[in-house]
Amino acid sequence: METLHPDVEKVLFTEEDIAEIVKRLGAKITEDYQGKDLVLIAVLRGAVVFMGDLMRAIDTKCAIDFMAVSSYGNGVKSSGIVRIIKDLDIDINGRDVLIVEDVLDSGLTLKYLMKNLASRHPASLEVCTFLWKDVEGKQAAIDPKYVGTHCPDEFVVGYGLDYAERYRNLPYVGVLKPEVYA
Ligand SMILES: O=P(O)(O)OC[C@H]1O[C@H](OP(=O)(O)OP(=O)(O)O)[C@H](O)[C@@H]1O
Ligand SMILES: Nc1nc2[nH]cnc2c(=O)[nH]1
Ligand SMILES: [Mg+2]
Repeated sequence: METLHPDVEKVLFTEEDIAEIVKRLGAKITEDYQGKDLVLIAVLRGAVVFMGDLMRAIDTKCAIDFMAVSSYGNGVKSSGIVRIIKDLDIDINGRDVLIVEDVLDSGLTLKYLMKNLASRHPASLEVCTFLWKDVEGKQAAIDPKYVGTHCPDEFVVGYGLDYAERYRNLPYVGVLKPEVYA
């Protein structure tokens, strides 16, 4: 058992759960992208931990790049406005792009990114999200090709996910105690 951070109420996915999920996703992506021109694009900052693990679980030729967008600021609710803070450095025209995300929640971030990246004419464009809060009626229509695990509709932290820029370094995914938000 990991020692639990004092602000964490419960752990939803342990380090062991995460390792198993990443291994499975990496193997499937390796199989699907044989002979392709794979570019992994992680969405900073939340996806950075998942990206680090996932890329090492992929055993086929791939490039990596990063985009930084933000819509949550320091809160637990999306502002509804997605801002690009850092754009790609590489050209994705004609390449097989896989967006790597930590969590698909309202879907606003990915809806914006899919449209933005599609306009650059990749050969293919898919999504790999570690967590999917697939709550009925809540989400913009996004159909992620690779999903680590379904996630309850709670605000989660750890494994890259923050609350007010904290807790990204927790090695597990958990829910904070209510008094932390007070
Ligand atoms: O599906 P959505 O409702 O759009 O939410 C998902 C996005 O929200 C978080 O990012 P955030 O904007 O908080 O920035 P961060 O990655 O820097 O934490 C998370 O990392 C996803 O990118
Ligand atoms: N940290 C964090 N960021 C999010 N962005 C969208 N949903 C979430 C969530 O549950 N946790
Ligand atoms: Mg993010």
